[in-house]
Amino acid sequence: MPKQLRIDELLEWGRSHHTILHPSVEVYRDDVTGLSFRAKEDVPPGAKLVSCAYQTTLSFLNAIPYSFLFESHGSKPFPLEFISQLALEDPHIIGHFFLMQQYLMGKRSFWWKYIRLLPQPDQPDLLAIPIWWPEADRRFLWGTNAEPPVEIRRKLWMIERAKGIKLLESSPEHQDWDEYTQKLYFWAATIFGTRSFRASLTVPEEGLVEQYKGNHKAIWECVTQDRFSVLLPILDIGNHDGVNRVEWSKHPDTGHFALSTCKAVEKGEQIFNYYGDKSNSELLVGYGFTLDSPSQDVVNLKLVPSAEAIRLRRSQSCHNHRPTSHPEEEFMFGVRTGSLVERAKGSLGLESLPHGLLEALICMVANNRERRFIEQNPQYCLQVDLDFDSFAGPLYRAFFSAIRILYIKIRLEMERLHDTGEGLGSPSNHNQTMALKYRTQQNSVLMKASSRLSQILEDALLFKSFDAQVPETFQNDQNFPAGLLTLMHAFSWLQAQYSGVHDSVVSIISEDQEEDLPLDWRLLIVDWDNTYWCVWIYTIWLLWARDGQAFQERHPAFRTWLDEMRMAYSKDQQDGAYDILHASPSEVETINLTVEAITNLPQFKSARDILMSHEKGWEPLRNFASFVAKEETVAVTSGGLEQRVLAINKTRGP
Ligand SMILES: C[S@@+](CC[C@H](N)C(=O)[O-])C[C@H]1O[C@@H](n2cnc3c(N)ncnc32)[C@H](O)[C@@H]1O
Repeated sequence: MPKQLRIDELLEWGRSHHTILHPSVEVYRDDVTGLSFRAKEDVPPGAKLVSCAYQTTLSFLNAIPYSFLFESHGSKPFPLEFISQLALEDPHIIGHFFLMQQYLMGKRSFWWKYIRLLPQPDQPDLLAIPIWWPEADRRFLWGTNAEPPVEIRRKLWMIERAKGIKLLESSPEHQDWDEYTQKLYFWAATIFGTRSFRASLTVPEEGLVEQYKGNHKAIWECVTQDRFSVLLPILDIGNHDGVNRVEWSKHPDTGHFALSTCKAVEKGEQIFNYYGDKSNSELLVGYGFTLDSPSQDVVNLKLVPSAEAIRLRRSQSCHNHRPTSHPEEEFMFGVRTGSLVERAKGSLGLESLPHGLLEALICMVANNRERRFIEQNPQYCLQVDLDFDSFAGPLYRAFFSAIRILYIKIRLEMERLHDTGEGLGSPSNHNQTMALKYRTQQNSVLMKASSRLSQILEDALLFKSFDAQVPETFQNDQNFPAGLLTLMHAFSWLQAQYSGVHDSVVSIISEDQEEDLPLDWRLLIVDWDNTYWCVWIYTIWLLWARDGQAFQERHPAFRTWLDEMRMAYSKDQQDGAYDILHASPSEVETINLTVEAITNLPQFKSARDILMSHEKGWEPLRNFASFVAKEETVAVTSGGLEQRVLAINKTRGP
């Protein structure tokens, strides 16, 4: 039978059961979107495109007894055990079995004229979603966000069918249970997955209360919790183009669910439904197509925080996780293309990072000082105004660390995409072409995010001094409040400010390391970055002890950080943090030797006297310096070198 005749018969069947298409709307077959709505005449805003009568809908509700509004239309009832075991927790499985039953009934089914126009179980191309793709096509999705959900779905659907079959096969009236094949279950689940509507949006409470007598409360709970969904024949022909111009409404008085347009539609245009704000990953996995819109390109990143980090994150008031809903989503974040490149002045260009991603990372990397701050300030939320002040906030170090980890994570994702994409060759069909495009889109989201993140780190690394240096790229933004100091820059600063002390310290290092002067920091940082941070911090504190007030006045911005360190770690001091040296065993000798030689320099006579008045001499200060070096540095890779750099904040003072 020609397709158009089948469409006409479907519409006629709908009409005879009060499912009505607007007179200015027609159903046609589009090459790309399949069955579609089109305006035959201009359609005014507010017009009801389709009014779907509840009596033509198909769902779990049709399979349970004692219903008038949602009838079974003469279908053989499923065994009582089958219904009672599945109805409360898994009503959607009953819905899938009911659709299979209608398919198996063929022409005898009330819904036959609807079912025969759906993509059929032997039409994988029309079923479209990747679960139906041949292995060679699915190979094109390896390493992408679309790969895991396809596999999860396959396993879930197999389990669901097995659950239903187990209850069916024990019933003497259902010896035909083996006709409910795995393939047919996948078909029914696909039909529901690609075209059903959530029960809470469609089913009116009035309809149930009357019909289901004593059971209505339990069933209404299934509706409100969306434990099943509903097929709406004819209304489900609407396709999706990512633009919301429609409204859905329940009309219990007339027994209809309506799809209306909010905007006028011109004659000849396709009329779209709206499936929600879905990313291309969701559209591809759930519906078998993607949209050509960068705003739909989202890459999901999953974090795996420790139990302590989860506790910390949950203590923040800006964490809006609802414990019962989708636990796996709590630390899953969608990175978008957004405006990563065209950033507004003063903005960090990170607006397209989803809310909570940086906060969660910060909770994962927080040091003692930062953890205490987060616990004492649960309302503090970095990402509300993600701008230059974020640098100046108390979490500046964790912020840099979070940016660095995010950068690494994104690079790893890119590598995975690249590695899994190797050897794919040219696409040879529609699925492969779409998957390849999707891969490219995912890569482009990751690339934009990674280049912005690396730019932030590079800019932060331009921080060379505590004394009013503004990196070139931040010139227009004034007041660069915090940055990442490399060991080389730290020693250059010492040379510029205290050349005598600098020369003495580097000659001690040069002698110990048997390295010529001037020291090549690119070599030294490979193994000794922590050691020399400890040495540098120790030296700075000696200078402060020696010069007192004059030191603070000479370096007002630097003083902010010195005071902050001293105050922040008084709690750790009480906890014994300065009783030990925080360094690896291989560093101990070098640290001790260098620190002792520096303490004995003639320039530090007055400071030495202060230190030596303490029973443990220079040890507590050495331990403090090693603690700050451990807690306040961040690992970065720049110019091909990985090194620990010191996060410094120069604007917030006590
Ligand atoms: C609710 S049904 C819409 C009716 C469907 N076109 C049909 O032929 O039966 C959803 C399916 O329509 C197709 N579809 C919807 N919007 C599309 C789009 N923008 N591009 C390509 N296919 C689309 C996909 O196959 C999707 O799984």
